[in-house]
Amino acid sequence: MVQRVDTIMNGTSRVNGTNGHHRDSPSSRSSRKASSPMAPAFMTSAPGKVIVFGEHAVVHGKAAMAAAVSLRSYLLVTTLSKSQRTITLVFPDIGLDHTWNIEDLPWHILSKSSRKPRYYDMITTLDPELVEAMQPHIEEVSPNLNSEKRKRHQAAASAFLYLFLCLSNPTAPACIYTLRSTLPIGAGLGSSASICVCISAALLKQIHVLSGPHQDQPEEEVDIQLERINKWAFVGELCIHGNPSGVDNTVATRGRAVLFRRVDYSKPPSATPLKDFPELPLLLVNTKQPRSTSTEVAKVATMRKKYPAVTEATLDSIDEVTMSAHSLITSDGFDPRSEQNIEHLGDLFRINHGLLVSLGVSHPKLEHIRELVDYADIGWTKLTGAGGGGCAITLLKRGVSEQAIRDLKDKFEKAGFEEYTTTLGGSGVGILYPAVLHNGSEEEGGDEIDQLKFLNAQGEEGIEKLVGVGGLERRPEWKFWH
Ligand SMILES: Nc1ncnc2c1ncn2[C@@H]1O[C@H](COP(=O)(O)OP(=O)(O)O)[C@@H](O)[C@H]1O
Ligand SMILES: C[C@@](O)(CCOP(=O)(O)O)CC(=O)O
Repeated sequence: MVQRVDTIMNGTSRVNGTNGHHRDSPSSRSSRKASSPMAPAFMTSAPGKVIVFGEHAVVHGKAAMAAAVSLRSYLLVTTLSKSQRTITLVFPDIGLDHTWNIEDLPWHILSKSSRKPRYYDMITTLDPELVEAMQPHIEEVSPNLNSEKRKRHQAAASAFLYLFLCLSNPTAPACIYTLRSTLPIGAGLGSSASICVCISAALLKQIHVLSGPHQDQPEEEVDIQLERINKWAFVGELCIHGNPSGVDNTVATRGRAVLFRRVDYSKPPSATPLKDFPELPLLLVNTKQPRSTSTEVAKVATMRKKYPAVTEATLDSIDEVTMSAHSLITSDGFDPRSEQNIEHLGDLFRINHGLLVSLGVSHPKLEHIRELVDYADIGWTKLTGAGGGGCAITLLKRGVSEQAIRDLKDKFEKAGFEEYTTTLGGSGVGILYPAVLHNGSEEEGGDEIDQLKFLNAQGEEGIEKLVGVGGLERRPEWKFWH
C-alpha cells in the first residue's frame, strides 16, 4: 500500500474539480505548449432493485422479474494533478480507503494483445491469470480487519481493480473514486450490482467510449451504451459473487422493470422491459440479518448437486410462478387496484416464498416477518434477493386500514427490523458531467459537488439533496440513457 499524498482530504490545491479548471489567458495559451486539460470531477449513479419473482432460479436459467428501486449508489470521480500516479478508493459505507500506485499494478499480464479485452468485448468469465496477478494488490487491502469486513473490502476492491485493469492503462490519470450508497449493503437489494454499474460507467466515460446521454439520441445508440455499461458491470459482479445471473446489473443499468432470463452464459441474456410496471402496494423490510449472496447461491448449487431432480423441479416451479405473474401483469385487464388481481399476485408471492424456503435460503428472521404479516392477515410476504437474511417484500391486500399497517410497522420496529420507503421502476444509470449543479445562484460555473461535501452529506436525504438525484430529487443536470 502506498501513502496517499495530497488528496482532496488534505488540501484541494492539486485536485482538479470543475472550479479548478485551467482558465488560461490568451497570452499563456499561445506561449505554452498545448497539454491535455485535466478532466473535471464527475459522478455516476445507479439504482438497486427488488426481485419480485424468480431469485435463485434465475441463476439456473429460469425467468426472474425485477424492478429498480429509488435507493441508489453514487460515485464521484476526482482527477488529481499530473504529478501524482495513484488511484484511491474511498468507500466510507464499508470503511474502505485504499491507494494503489498505478505503475505497480500488474499491467504486464495484459500486455499480450490476445489477453487484453477490448471495451466492447463480451466477458462471461474472469481471466484466472489476471485474478492471480491481482491477488497481492487485493491482499494489501485492509489486511488487519476481521475476516468478514476484510472480505467486504476486498470484494469491492477486486471488482474495481479488475475493471480498471481491463478498461484503463498504465498512463491513466491519477484519480480518487469516492462511493456512497443509500442502499443497505448485503440485504438483497442489489447493492453490489449498483456499485458495479457506477464503476463501469465511470471507467468507460474516462476512456471516452460512451456517447451521450443526450436528448434525441437514437434508440439503437442508447442501447449500445447501456449494454457496454451492463457488460462490464456484470464482470464486476463476477468478482464479487462468483456466479451472478446478471439480473441485478441489468436492472441497475436499465432501470424500470424487466423480465430476465439467461439460459446460456456465453450469450447475452434476454431482458424484456416491462412497460407500465404497476404501482404495487408493497412494504420493503430489512431483517438486518447480514448474509452474503455468494453463500446463498452456493447453497442452492449444493442442493442441485445432492438432489438434482427435486431441485430442478423446484426451480421449474419458480419459473412457472414468474411466468404466471408476467402473464397476469401484462394482461389487458390487469389493474393493481383490483382485489382479485392483487390476490392472484399475492398467492404467487406465497408460493414463490415457500419454494425458496424449501431451497434452504430463508432465515428465521424472514419467517418472523412473514408470520407477523400472516397474523395481521393483511398481505403476502416473500424474501427478495438472495435470502439467508436481508429483505422481504410484502404485498398488501386491498382495503387494509392505515391503523393495521401502523400496528404492523410497530411490530417490525420492535423486532429490530427496518422498513424502507421506496418507489419501484425508476431510472437506471445516470451521469452528472461535470459534477456541478446550478442551484439557482448566478455565480459562474454553478455549485461543484466536491469530495468533502459528498463525504459530509448526512443520510439518504442529505446525499440526495446534495447530488440532486434519487427518490426525492431529480435535477435536470443529471443525464440518463433512455
Ligand atoms: N456502498 C458500498 N460501498 C462499498 N462496497 C459495497 C457497497 N455496496 C456493496 N458493496 C460491495 O458489495 C458486497 C455486497 O454484495 P452482496 O452480498 O451481493 O449484497 P447485495 O445483495 O446488497 O448486492 C459488499 O460486501 C461490498 O463488497
Ligand atoms: C440470488 C440471486 O438471484 C439474486 C441476488 O440478489 P442480491 O445480491 O441478494 O441483491 C443471484 C443472482 O441472480 O445473481
